[in-house]
Amino acid sequence: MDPPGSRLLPRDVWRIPKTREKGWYLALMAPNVKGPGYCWLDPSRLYCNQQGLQDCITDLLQPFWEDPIDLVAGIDAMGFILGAAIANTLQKGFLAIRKAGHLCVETYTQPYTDYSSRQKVMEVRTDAITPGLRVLLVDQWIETGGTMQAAIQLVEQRGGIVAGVAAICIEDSEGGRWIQAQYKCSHCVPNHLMPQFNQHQLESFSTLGMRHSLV
Ligand SMILES: O=P(O)(O)OC[C@H]1O[C@H](OP(=O)(O)OP(=O)(O)O)[C@H](O)[C@@H]1O
Ligand SMILES: Nc1ncnc2[nH]cnc12
Repeated sequence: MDPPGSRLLPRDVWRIPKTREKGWYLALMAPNVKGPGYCWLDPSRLYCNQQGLQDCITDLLQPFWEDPIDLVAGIDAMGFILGAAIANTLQKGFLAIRKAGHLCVETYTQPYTDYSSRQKVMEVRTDAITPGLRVLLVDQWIETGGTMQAAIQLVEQRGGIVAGVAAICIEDSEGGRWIQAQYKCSHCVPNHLMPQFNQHQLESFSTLGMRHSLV
C-alpha cells in the first residue's frame, strides 16, 4: 500500500530496491530546477525514503562505531536532520551549530565564507563544548568546506576535539581535501560517482524526467 501523501511526491521516492548497493539512495536525490543561481542537488528527497535515510546514517557511521564520541553537532539547517538522526542512533546528545541570530542564549561566534562567497557568521551556545569533549560534526554537504571549517574552529577554540566529520558528500575542493586530510571523515559517495557529484549532476536525474539547469 502507498504511504499517506504519496500522490504528492514522485512515486519512485518510496522505492526500495531488492539489492541495496552502496549509496543506492543517492539516486533518490533531486536535481536543481531553480536556475543557475542554485548549483545544488537536493539530498532532502532521500530523507523521505525510510530505508534510504537509515542506510545513509549507517554508511556515515560505519568508520565511527568503535570511536569514543561524546556529542554529535549538526550544522544549520540541513545538517540538523542527519546530525539528530546520528545522535539518536549513537545514543548521544545533539548540539545545534546555528547561523547567527537564532540562538537566544550566550554564544561564541565564528565568521566564514561558503560556496556563495558571502560573509556569514555561525554560532554555538557557550555552555556545551568543554575541553576534551569529543565531537562528531555532521552536515548535509561539504562544497568549499568553509562552513565545516568554521564549525571545526568553534569546537577547537573551546578545547573540544573533532572526533570526526560526516557529510553525504565531501566535494573534491581545496577545502574538502583539507578537511579529509586533517580529520577522520565519512561520506556516502562511491569513488566512481565522485566526478558526477563534483559537477552537481547525476546520471540518475535523467530517469526523473525533470528539467534541470547547471552552472
Ligand atoms: O562547503 P560550503 O561551501 O561551506 O557549503 C556547505 C554548506 O552549504 C549548505 O548549507 P546552506 O547554509 O546553504 O543551506 P541550509 O541552511 O539549507 O543547510 C550545506 O548544508 C552546508 O552547510
Ligand atoms: N551542491 C550542493 N548540493 C547540495 N547541497 C549543497 N550544499 C552546498 N553545496 C551543495
